[in-house]
Amino acid sequence: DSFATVRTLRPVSDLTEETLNKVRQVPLTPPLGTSTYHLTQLLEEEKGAAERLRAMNEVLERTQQVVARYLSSWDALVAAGAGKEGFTHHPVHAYALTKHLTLGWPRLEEAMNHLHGLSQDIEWMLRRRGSSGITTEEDLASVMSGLARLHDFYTLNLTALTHASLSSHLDPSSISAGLPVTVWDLHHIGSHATAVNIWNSGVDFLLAALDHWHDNNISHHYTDLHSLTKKLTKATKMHDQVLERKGHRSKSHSTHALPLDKTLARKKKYHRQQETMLGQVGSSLQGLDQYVQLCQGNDLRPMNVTSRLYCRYVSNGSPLYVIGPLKMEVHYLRPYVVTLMGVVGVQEAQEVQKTAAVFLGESSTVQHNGRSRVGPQRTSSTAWLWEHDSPQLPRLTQRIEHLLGVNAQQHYGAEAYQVVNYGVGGHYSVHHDALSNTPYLQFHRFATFLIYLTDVPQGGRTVFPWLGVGVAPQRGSALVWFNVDHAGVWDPLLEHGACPVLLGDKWVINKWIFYGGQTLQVPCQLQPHAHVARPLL
Ligand SMILES: O=C(O)CCC(=O)C(=O)O
Ligand SMILES: [Fe+2]
Repeated sequence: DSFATVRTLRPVSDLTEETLNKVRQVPLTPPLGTSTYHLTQLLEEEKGAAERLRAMNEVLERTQQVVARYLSSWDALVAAGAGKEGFTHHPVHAYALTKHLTLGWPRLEEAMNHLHGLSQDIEWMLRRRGSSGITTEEDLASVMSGLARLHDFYTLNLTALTHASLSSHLDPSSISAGLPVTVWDLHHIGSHATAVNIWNSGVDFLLAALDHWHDNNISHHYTDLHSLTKKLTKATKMHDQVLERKGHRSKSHSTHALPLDKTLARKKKYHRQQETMLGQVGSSLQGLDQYVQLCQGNDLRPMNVTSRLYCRYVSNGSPLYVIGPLKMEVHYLRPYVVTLMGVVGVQEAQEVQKTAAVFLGESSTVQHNGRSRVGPQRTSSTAWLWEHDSPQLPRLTQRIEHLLGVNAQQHYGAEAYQVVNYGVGGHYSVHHDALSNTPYLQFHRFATFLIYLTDVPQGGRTVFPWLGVGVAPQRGSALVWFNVDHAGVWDPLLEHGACPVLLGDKWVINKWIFYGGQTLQVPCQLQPHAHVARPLL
């Protein structure tokens, strides 16, 4: 294959398959809310459990009837004096006792035999926690955090929720859930939201719980009115204090933009107009605000940017694509962010998901000190796949090489494939893909090739706060950008985030191309800090 990229001789990465395999052998069991895959597995098993329980219940009911009948026949004997001496001397008593045993006992035996089979089911029930897992308080907490985050980003209509439908600012039309959220639920999700510093959602859920307390139409479990009002008062006060002290948003908290207290809300500092900042990097708060706006579906790019954008067919001169070029959509020119459509087929996408599913573990992020950490900034499950895990992957590598003109071989030119599945409100807050702690340029994540394996009906966009770009996942498409410039220096404009998934199943693949593996492929530029030459222009 004359087009094949020239390989560097030594692997660029010192992360051998052996070390990576260790990571894969001990995946942290993710909280169930962190991936739709695990929630679906759980549902499948729950269907089986419910069937067993229904069968058990029938056996128990039948047994109970037999036992009750047997006992009532015995009680009749007792009432006739079976407890007293000489009972059996009376011929009618002797007949009654014999009949009681002769006819009653076989029925009892039969019932007991059924119970015997039941013990196997009971054993299965008791083993379930250990073998496939049962949701824990931690799982419930992760789902509640997801709901609180969804409300923070998309303003869920909480009244609609109590009437069994989903509606939000993102999509105001109502989608029936068939299940109402009760006052008890609102109360507990609100409390949890305050515990994880999502103060705006906390107050809103608690307020909604109180509003619906007297609403008789809503079925609700008992919720303690006193503890609800107490919680709400405290949350309202804390909300304003946090806003005053820390501002309305950081990566670890959020509040409403205005204080809840009317007097405080009049303060000038809460009414300063913030201008959108594009093409340059502003404060972290500014970045997060623009992240949220983009997640809500806004396009922040000005006309002088959008008017130069275009779509076209590309092949990058590769024989693989000259005959059937791919559609490309340019989202931003400098720096370069593009979508390539139809990189992966429907069936291929499903195969990769299936292969990755068994390796899914809780996602983590790499900190400045190089350690990995699990936290609320990234809630999803990830699986690392090696090229030989599935026949789709070497083909995919080849496509990436042809399209970008890079070396995308695992260890030599790129990291292994990272497959990600999101769950309830699953997201990845604003971050940069090139690791800042890497001492060697060669390990820098030069380019990101982000492949969407699913469509996501609501939420789940990938957004770039400093470019004003937001992209909705589209199955089979790849979003491509370059994280570092020609000197291997971070391009901060490529900070990005994955918006919370509101409705649907989101699966993506990250393929990170190493800077170091591209010595022969990526030509140097005269100006050291020029944006990387764009192969697909
Ligand atoms: O899922 C997405 O849309 C983006 C994911 C991402 O940025 C990452 O995993 O680094
Ligand atoms: Fe990323």
